[in-house]
Amino acid sequence: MLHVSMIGCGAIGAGVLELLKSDPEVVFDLVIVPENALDNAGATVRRLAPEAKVGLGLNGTRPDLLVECAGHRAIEEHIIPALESGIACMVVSVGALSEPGLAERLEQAAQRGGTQVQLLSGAIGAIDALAAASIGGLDSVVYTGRKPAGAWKDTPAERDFDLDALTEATVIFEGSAREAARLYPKNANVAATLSLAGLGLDRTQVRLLADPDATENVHHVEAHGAFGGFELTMRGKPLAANPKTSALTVFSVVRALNNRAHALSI
Ligand SMILES: NC(=O)C1=CN([C@@H]2O[C@H](COP(=O)(O)OP(=O)(O)OC[C@H]3O[C@@H](n4cnc5c(N)ncnc54)[C@H](OP(=O)(O)O)[C@@H]3O)[C@@H](O)[C@H]2O)C=CC1
Ligand SMILES: O=C([O-])CC(=O)C(=O)O
Repeated sequence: MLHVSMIGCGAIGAGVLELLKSDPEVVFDLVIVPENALDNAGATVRRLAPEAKVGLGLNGTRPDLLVECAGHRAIEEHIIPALESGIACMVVSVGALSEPGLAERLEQAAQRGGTQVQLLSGAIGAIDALAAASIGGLDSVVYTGRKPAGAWKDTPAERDFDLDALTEATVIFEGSAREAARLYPKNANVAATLSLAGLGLDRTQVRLLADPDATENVHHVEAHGAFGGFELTMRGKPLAANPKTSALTVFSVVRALNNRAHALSI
């Protein structure tokens, strides 16, 4: 039985609790949220994981695993201290590692704690193939992310474009994965994940599009190197609770937890 604490109880967190509510091998003891979210999270947790507590931090408790489903700030706030104290962690807000030095600090914290932090694949596939390909050497990795125009609300794209008036797919960002993840912390985690598995945050090329006709979050990757090449297109269904986030992200967290908790892992 795996005792898990989870950070965040929004679209992903609630989706994870829902899918694992009948799994006796994965037990949620604590859900961590900011003070303003305590009431909402309390209602969700009472419904989906009635044995779990809701709180502002680990407060000295030691789960087998701490899983982050919250946002970039949670890495600094909760994951680094947990790793330092020897608690294994999983991270879905991989774009946080676009901040210079944070990837190294995470690694050092895990080393000091004698534990490991796992970056989850989230809304994208083929991370295994890309990470293996990078061993042989990669020449180029190009990522194009296309989301419905509404998914870019409350982002810098809203300042530069009239999202409601777009009549065709429009490039709202072109540059490095590091810059994409920094500017679009809720929309470009995939760009960071592909970079960390592949060519790095500064050499992975990214294009982001707002598409008024799109109903899916479409992720396209083209990679070339010593291994040969691959092209991947994922058509992710957005979550009703947060149209910026694809449903596969929830399934990826559940898969990772299942792999830790169950005897057979795939
Ligand atoms: N790797 C990937 O492919 C993907 C990664 N993501 C990442 O996952 C994150 C969560 O996504 P989603 O569930 O859709 O977002 P939501 O906004 O629906 O939920 C986020 C939840 O986390 C809480 N939260 C925010 N900051 C903190 C913090 N510092 N400590 C504790 N809790 C916190 C929020 O509380 P409050 O309501 O008070 O803000 C809310 O409960 C995204 O921000 C993104 O970084 C998302 C999609 C894909
Ligand atoms: O969920 C998605 O489709 C991808 C996403 O938001 C991200 O990369 O941050």
